[in-house]
Parts: sequence; structure tokens; C-alpha cells
Amino acid sequence: MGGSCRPGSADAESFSRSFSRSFSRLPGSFSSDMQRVVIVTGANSGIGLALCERLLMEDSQLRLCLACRNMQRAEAARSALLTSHTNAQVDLLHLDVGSVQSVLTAAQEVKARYSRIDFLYLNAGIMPNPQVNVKAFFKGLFSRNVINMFATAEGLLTQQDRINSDGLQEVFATNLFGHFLLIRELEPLLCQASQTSRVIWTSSSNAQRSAFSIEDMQHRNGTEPYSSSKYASDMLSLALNRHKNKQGLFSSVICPGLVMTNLTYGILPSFFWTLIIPIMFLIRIFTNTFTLTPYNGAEALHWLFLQKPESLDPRAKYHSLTSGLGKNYTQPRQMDIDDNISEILYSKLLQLESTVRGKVTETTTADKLNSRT
Ligand SMILES: NC(=O)C1=CN([C@@H]2O[C@H](COP(=O)(O)OP(=O)(O)OC[C@H]3O[C@@H](n4cnc5c(N)ncnc54)[C@H](OP(=O)(O)O)[C@@H]3O)[C@@H](O)[C@H]2O)C=CC1
Ligand SMILES: CC(C)=CCC[C@@H](C)[C@H]1CC[C@H]2C3=C(CC[C@]12C)[C@@]1(C)CCC(=O)C[C@@H]1CC3
Repeated sequence: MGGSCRPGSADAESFSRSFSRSFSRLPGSFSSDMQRVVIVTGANSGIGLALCERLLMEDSQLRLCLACRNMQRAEAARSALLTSHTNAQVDLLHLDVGSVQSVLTAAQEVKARYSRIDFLYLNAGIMPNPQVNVKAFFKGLFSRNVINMFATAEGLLTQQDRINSDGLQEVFATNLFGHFLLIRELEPLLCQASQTSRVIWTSSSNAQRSAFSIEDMQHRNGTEPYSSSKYASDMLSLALNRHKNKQGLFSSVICPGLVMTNLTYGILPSFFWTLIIPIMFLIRIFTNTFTLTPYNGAEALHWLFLQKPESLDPRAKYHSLTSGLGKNYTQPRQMDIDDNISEILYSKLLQLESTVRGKVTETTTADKLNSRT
């Protein structure tokens, strides 16, 4: 079970705990003998890898953990980071966020390795078999909505989802549920009385309320699972703040803008993106959301690393933006979220968590019995 966060009791020990927590919440204040621990999911490429690079530039003393599903790619990322930060401490963790068993095993490993988690970046994400609606694109191009279309891809993209080996929709399982389960499993570290911890979701401007239905949170029946999963992560972040802030856990969401990564090369081939680079620089002048490079896309993730959690707005999505002249900055924008729906989503995720845990226990028991006979 995910460990629950302990509320303080009215005794001397509790006073000293809450005092040390308030102290540790001062910006940048942490005892120098305590190395900060940062875990990044999907850290081997794109925005996740750029974030790791930026974090090490900020604080070379970090204990950075790359949580990846492919250990060869993870090794390559680690070597690349160590080339520019020779003395950095970069750990690897095998984690397939789309697999319940992998999340549970990885969480056990984290709890064995670390006594604290300062930042957990929930960045891994997929958009399988994307299709661009060409007709909608040309219609949008000549409409008044053109800037919004380029910024959010609203009505432009569909994907083909499938059911994974846990019986869950793959996009939901990877982009949302695996990360939720990871947080639940790591609660004993994330909700410690002595310090604050942060979880930061890489969401998207493509997160749309219209793509999400609380009756179908896994998006079994629609064609926009990506948009639905990202909207769900925005809602979950709000619910996490409501339930966990008192226990020292703070959640935020960011949008990296449109970034050239493996994910976007899955939408259109890389040669096409290369051909239209001048057009994209032109569009950037009007939207600022065409951040284009992973370094720029990681701007808001890096910015949040430097902020005091209490100064952040739980209803805001923090956008990485790049101006026409190439200047990076972070801007909060209000999310379109209903408190009730976010609360219902939270309880539905807890229910699903107990169902999948039940299945894991059943399978383990059956395996044990089989091995005895
Ligand atoms: N690029 C863009 O324009 C935008 C991206 N985003 C979001 O940014 C995040 C990072 O994507 P981006 O850098 O663009 O794309 P990449 O494909 O480069 O990075 C995605 C990362 O997630 C990892 N990943 C995917 N599935 C799993 C899994 N089941 N378990 C563990 N890791 C997994 C990938 O690993 P592997 O190498 O093994 O596939 C990879 O490291 C995603 O959440 C994406 O939705 C949001 C808005 C815009
Ligand atoms: C001239 C030109 C730039 C053409 C490309 C058209 C579309 C393929 C893109 C327009 C807006 C883009 C976009 C994304 C993918 C590619 C576009 C649809 C994302 C959905 C990629 C992943 C995200 O999370 C958000 C992006 C929003 C914008």
C-alpha cells in the first residue's frame, strides 16, 4: 500500500519537526550535508534529458536519478551528462511507468536507496500513432483561431490507443496512472514531516477539457487519449495539492511548448520539420509557444526548481515560452478545471489503485502456488 502521510502530534517532537519543516521551506535552505535528490522519469531523451542537463548546471551537488524504461538509452544519457559534469552523481533506475509491476518494483528500489526526495519530475509520456487532420489544419489556417491552433493543436490531432498487459489504456497508464501509482508508493518519502517535496508534471497545451470525460477517465471510447491524459494530469495536480500540501507535498504542472523531440518526430518526419524551420521561427513571433529546442522546452521545469512551493499557484499551468528574439521565460496561465471533477478523478484513481494492487496480489499468490505444485 502507498504509505500515508503522517499528521503531526501535539508534543515536543512534533514541535521540533514542524519547526524544522518551516525552516527547510525557506528558499534554497537545506543543510549542506543533505544532498538534494531529484528523480526524473523519461530522462533519457528530449525535454527530460535537457532538464537533467540544466539541473546539473544549476546544482552540481545534486543526486540525480534517471528513471527510464530502456537501460541502454539511460546509460547513454548518463554518459552524456557526465561528459559535461564530470563529478556529478547520476544514478539510473529501471522504470516502465506504463507497467504496474515495474512501478511497484522501482518504488521499492527508490525507498531502499534514498531517504528523501526533493523533486520528482513526472515527465515520461507517449503519443502513439498520431494522425494530423489535414482538412482541419487548412480550415484553421484561414480562420481567426489560427494562433490558438498552432499553440494547442486543438482539433488537429488524434491517436490510436491500445490496452496494455495490465488491462489499462496505454496512454492513460503511461502518462497518468503509472505516475500516480509512483507518487502513492513514494508517499513515505514525499510526505516527510522534516521537509517539503515537489512533484512536477510535464503536461501540455494540448490538454483539453473537451477531450476528457470523468465517466471514461481512461479514454477507452475516444480518439484523443493524449489530450485526455494531459488534462487528467492537470486535474490530478490540483487534487494532490488539496490533499497533500499540509503534509509537505506540492504539485505543479508545466507546458513545454512545441519542442522538436522523438515525440514530435512521430507526428511528422524529421525532414519535414527541418524543411519548415523558417516557418516555425516566424510562427514563434506570434505565439511564443514554439520553444522548439528541448533546452527551451525545459525552461518552466527549471524555473520551478528555483521557486518556493508556497509562492506557486496550484491552479496555474507554468508555460515555457520563447520570444521571437529567442528569449526564454516562464509564464503562469490559469487552468480550466472544475474542483468537483478533479476530486472525483482523485477518488477514481484511488479505487483503480486498489483494484490493480488486488490483481498484483492475486497473481503473486497464484505464482507461488504454481511453483509449489
Ligand atoms: N515535444 C513536445 O512538443 C511536447 C512534449 N510534451 C511532453 O513532454 C514529455 C517529454 O516528451 P518529449 O521530450 O517531447 O519526447 P521524448 O519522446 O523525447 O521523451 C519521452 C520520454 O518518455 C519516456 N517514456 C515513454 N514511455 C515510457 C514508459 N512507459 N516508461 C518510462 N519512460 C517512458 C521515453 O523513453 P524511451 O526513449 O524509452 O521511449 C522518453 O525518455 C512528455 O510527457 C510529452 O507528452 C508536452 C508538450 C509538448
Ligand atoms: C507549419 C506547421 C508548423 C505545421 C505543423 C502543423 C502541426 C503538425 C502542428 C501544429 C501545432 C503542433 C502542436 C503539437 C504537434 C504538432 C502540431 C499539431 C503538439 C500537440 C505536440 C505535443 C503536445 O503536447 C502539444 C503540441 C501543441 C502544438
